[in-house]
Amino acid sequence: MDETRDVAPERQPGEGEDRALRPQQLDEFIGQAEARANLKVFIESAKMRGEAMDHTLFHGPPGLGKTTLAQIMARELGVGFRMTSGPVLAKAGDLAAILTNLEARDVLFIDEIHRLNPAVEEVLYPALEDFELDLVIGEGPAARTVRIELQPFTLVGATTRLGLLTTPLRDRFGIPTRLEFYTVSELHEIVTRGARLMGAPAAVDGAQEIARRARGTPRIAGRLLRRVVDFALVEGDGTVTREIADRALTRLGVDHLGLDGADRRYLRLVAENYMGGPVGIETLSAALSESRDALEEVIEPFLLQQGLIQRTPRGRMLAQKAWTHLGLDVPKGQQDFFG
Ligand SMILES: Nc1ncnc2c1ncn2[C@@H]1O[C@H](COP(=O)(O)OP(=O)(O)OP(=O)(O)O)[C@@H](O)[C@H]1O
Ligand SMILES: [Mg+2]
Repeated sequence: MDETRDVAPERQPGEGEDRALRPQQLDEFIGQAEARANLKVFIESAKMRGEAMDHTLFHGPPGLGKTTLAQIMARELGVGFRMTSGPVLAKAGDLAAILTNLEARDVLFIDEIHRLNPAVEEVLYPALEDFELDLVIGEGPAARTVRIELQPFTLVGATTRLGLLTTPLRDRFGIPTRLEFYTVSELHEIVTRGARLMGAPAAVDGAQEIARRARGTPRIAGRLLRRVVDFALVEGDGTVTREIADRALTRLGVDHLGLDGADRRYLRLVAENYMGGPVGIETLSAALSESRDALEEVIEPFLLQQGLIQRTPRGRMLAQKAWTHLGLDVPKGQQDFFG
């Protein structure tokens, strides 16, 4: 994927996640009302019982707040926070080293948990269920298994690809939580709060313009805000107005729906080369030189949520709204489809 996309929801190289902008408490966290309300109850209950909170899985597209919520959970529970990720845990021993160092009720956060090595995942099962580790020590005839008792802990897993999780792993999470794209009004609040923390005055309609074009994603809202503030300082009087925001975002190639060049390239390809589809994901991946994962994880979720494309058993199809957005007429064969 083009690393310089301003609306890429993934964290980009060299981009510090703004610590100052990251909400620290559940009450400061905007949006995800349902998930937040449930977490509040489960956190409170775990504290009353004095037990480790149940294992929790956050899933959903990049940049919606999975890591942020995991950190907030540990803080609200008043316990330690350890962070690692699926691809980093190469051997069973790597996981064992972390697990044996956890203190009672700590939160262990495993990012990209769908990318755990199967050998590591095997070790995780008894750890999650019985807080026990079965480790094989030595090799060959001298090998023996030792059982190690662990402190009770809470695993918080995060994934952008729920479908890639094995069923046994998935079933061990007592609290599976799906994060949704944010509404424009939630993003408006996030942008307003971000501007205040950055000390940049933002007009209501300026914040609104950024919110509308942030692809339902707080990470993108934060990034676009920083770019618009740059333009406001250099080309305006420092205030984030609607006009400055519009000019900056248009210059960055972010259109009125928040789509960028990569999104439009996807839509145009399906429209112009495949008459609007259906077209298979592998074909699209080859034609766009993007990995299938990148298309499925990053580009498509928002296009689907916006009703620009549809997934059918025979492949992807453009919806009426996409033709309109591209300024193209729906081809004759497709008109019946939309009735
Ligand atoms: N509800 C929110 N309010 C304000 N800012 C938020 C909110 N959720 C996320 N953010 C900000 O958005 C950015 C991305 O959040 P986070 O890193 O938690 O996303 P993620 O879901 O873990 O992404 P990834 O899948 O790429 O790991 C952070 O800078 C965070 O401060
Ligand atoms: Mg994350």
